[in-house]
Amino acid sequence: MFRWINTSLNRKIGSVLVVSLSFLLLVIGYSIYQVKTIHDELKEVSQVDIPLTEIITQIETLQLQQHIAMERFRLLINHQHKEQEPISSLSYRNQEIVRLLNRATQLITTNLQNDTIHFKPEEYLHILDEINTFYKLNLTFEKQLEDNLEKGQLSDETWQPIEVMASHLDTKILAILEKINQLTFEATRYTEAHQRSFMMVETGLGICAFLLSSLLALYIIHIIRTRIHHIHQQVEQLHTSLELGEPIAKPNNQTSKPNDELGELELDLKKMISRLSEEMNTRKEVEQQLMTLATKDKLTNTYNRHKWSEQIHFLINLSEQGKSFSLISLDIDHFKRINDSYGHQVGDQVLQHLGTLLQQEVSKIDMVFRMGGEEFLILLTGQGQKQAKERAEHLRKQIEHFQKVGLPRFTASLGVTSYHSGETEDSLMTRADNALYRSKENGRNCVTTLE
Ligand SMILES: Nc1nc2c(ncn2[C@@H]2O[C@H](COP(=O)(O)OP(=O)(O)OP(=O)(O)O)[C@@H](O)[C@H]2O)c(=O)[nH]1
Repeated sequence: MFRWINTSLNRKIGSVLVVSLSFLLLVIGYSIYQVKTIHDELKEVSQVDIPLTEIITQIETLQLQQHIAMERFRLLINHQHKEQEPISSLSYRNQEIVRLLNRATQLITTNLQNDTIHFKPEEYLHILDEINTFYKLNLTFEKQLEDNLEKGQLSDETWQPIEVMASHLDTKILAILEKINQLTFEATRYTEAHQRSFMMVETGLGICAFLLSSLLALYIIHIIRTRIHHIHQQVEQLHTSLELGEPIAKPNNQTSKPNDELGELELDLKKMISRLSEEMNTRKEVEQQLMTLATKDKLTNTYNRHKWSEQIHFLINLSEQGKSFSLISLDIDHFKRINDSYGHQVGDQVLQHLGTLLQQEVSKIDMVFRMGGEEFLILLTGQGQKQAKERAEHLRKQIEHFQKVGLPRFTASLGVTSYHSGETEDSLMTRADNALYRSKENGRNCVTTLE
């Protein structure tokens, strides 16, 4: 069953058609067989029972006519009338009876030989025996009648045995007729019962075929709908991720071999989503790299001048809503000497380590910028002058005590100021520069605060 579910759609539909057609052929085959059986039974009735009944009825009629003729003949003789050719008239009817008896015998024998009689053939053999017996009895009767007529023995005494024999023959032919009627009646009832059961089985098979085909069709529709829904969900998910700009999850099972057209479609979709996911991720990485390149200083990994311009405008705008911020200006003392004494490369390493140190020592929301050379700016968001001064003093000490193998010790001078509501960037920068300048003037390695 599961293997069948996994086969291709064409094969699934083909299988349903094959099953339905097989069922239909079975029903048609069974119907043909049943119709043939009923036809054979009706043929038997029309070819054997009805003609036989007709023959026997004719015999019975002839016999009756024979008896009437006999009585009439006897009556006329007793009244001294002369009957015209009495014997030939009786013998003509007798020949007719014999002919009909032969026809009946031939009818039964031929049909038994041709295997036309299926319903109780042994009963027909029995009827054949009865006809034979009747035939013999009739011969004896006719002979005796002829003898009596020829000899003119028409007295009651001589006539009585003939009448007894005639009555016996009557009973015999009636019994045969009744037997045939009985058989015809039974055969008809048997055929009727056959027809009824045929109709019932036929209807049952038809309903079964219809239900089976419908169930299979519904089952296939259900499978197809479920899988299309699954594909639709994946497309929806992709659409939502693209709309929200969220990362696209890579689908699983991309290597499993598809079993049908829908499976192929699903696999193609998964591959497409996977490629899209990779492209989106690469794009995000490139965007990230571009963003870093645009906003960060390559040597120290602190923010650059470009980012400074963006951020200072943002904070000035934010301060209009009552958010304060402070600025620390920092410059390495006698950096030229470090370059000159240890080389430019060591000078670069000093700058790198200072950048790392500053970023470690400020809080997450504060930002460190390298404005050029050995000069740094630190933006302290939401902090006033007092906190900024403490932070600057802390940084100064950390720099003073910073040691690294292969690097010279160095110090830095710092200037601290806070943003005054409504002032420009230039005015803030000038104050920060002035504070730094004063620290340099005051002997370096110190912090100056300007209100
Ligand atoms: N290694 C290195 N040196 C740089 C870089 N940028 C600027 N400099 C050097 O930094 C030095 C700055 O020197 P000055 O402006 O004279 O200041 P200073 O020597 O630090 O003296 P004060 O600031 O007065 O204490 C110059 O010699 C520049 O060449 C850089 O990216 N790497």
